[in-house]
Amino acid sequence: MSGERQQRPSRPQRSRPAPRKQGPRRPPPYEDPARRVAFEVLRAVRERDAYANLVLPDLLRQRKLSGRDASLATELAYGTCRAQGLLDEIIGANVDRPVSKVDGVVLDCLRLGAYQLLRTRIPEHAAVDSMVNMARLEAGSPVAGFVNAVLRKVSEKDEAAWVDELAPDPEKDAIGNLALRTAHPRWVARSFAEALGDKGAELKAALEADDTRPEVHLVARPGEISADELAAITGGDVAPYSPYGVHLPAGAGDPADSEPIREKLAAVQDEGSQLCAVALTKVPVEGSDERWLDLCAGPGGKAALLGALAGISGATVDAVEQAPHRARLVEQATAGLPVTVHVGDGRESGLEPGFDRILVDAPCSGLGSLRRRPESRWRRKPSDVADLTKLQGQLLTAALELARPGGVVAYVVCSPHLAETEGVVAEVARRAKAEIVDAREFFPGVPLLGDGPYVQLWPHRHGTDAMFFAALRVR
Ligand SMILES: C[S@@+](CC[C@H](N)C(=O)[O-])C[C@H]1O[C@@H](n2cnc3c(N)ncnc32)[C@H](O)[C@@H]1O
Repeated sequence: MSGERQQRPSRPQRSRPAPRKQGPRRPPPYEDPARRVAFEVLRAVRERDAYANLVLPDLLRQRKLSGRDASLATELAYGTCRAQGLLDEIIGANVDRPVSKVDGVVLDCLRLGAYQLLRTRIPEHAAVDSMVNMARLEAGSPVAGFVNAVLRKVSEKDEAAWVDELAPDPEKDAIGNLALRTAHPRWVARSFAEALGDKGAELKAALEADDTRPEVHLVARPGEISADELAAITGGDVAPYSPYGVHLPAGAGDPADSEPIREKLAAVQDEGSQLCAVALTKVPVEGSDERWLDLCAGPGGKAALLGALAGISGATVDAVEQAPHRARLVEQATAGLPVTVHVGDGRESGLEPGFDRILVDAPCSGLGSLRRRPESRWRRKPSDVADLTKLQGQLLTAALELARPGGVVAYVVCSPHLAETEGVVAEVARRAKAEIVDAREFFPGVPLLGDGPYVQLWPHRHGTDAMFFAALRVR
């Protein structure tokens, strides 16, 4: 145990016996398996920079958790990761040192406890006692006393009261206030506001939608199964906009277990991603329409949808991916489809130019899919965006060089950040003298697409990830 953990800055005022160094051991307190799994997810995210949505399913399988235990573990792990910055503000108001100085394991217990107290209906005694037990098991009795004292203080107010106390004055800093209220870093909230061109009601709706757990969307592989059939088999609903989409109900279990996914007739894919891949195939091109390219293909979600559509229309797809392990995932996702996978840098693919349609689904900050990556909003930094825009511009430039005159290039990012979206497209199109086509008509039936020429989807408007789509035609 570190000396740090033994300090008790906000220890309760009652006296306690000093911890015994030797002697009979206290029987281990009861631990419930759901909270143990959630705790281990938090620890993996903090210590190893792990992705919660990769660690959690493995742990659920290893510990054989299902049903209510699995749901509770998921809610606690993802919810705590998502709300981390908000929870840290509140914890910080109840300890006498910066949160960054609190021992990591102790902080995990405090975050998990604060989340239960503030954002679930778990009774106070269960929330506090479970985390006190966890702290005792992990770090010893003195630390358990500290965790108990801090969580008791956190429990004195509800989330709204803490936010009222800690958030900036909304009159002076509306974005900062909304950011804390919806558990977003301020810079992310500001980037949403800039993309929406709005700092009021719609920003609140956007941030609130981004702070809720998303539905799982499936894509029915064209030519193999219809969305109606897939919905009937999985118990889901046909998606409102994508002709291939199905939305699964909350708590539908692990989609990987469903037969259409095991049989590769369907896959998990956000409806916004489906719409972007389909939109590329709808942009009119004159002349040949046989050679399609996906320049950033891993792990292969859009390549598989494009491959299935290409198979129906008699086209073929080349799919480039720089990371070998992700290229293997593209191969698996597109097996049996007219797709050829290449491992390489899309900026220098060596492929013969003359493509009719090209997708550049560029590496991006992922600010548009924060709902699906619970810890990501607290890990990303504004400086990431600057690094990414350079690569995005280079990939789009390379794509325009690989397309034939009259061919189309779709530039897609899962981010609404203006530097990654309009900034990249306007600059590259100007230099390459490419025509920016109004993309809205390639999203038929999708409402609230603004003034064009770009399409920006939003969770609060469309129930999709915040995908950006631009269509460019090579002159
Ligand atoms: C946003 S993801 C693409 C998602 C994919 N289209 C799908 O739907 O599954 C971007 C991908 O680009 C890859 N990538 C990054 N830099 C690249 C480069 N220079 N050339 C090709 N691929 C690159 C990343 O490894 C990542 O797999």
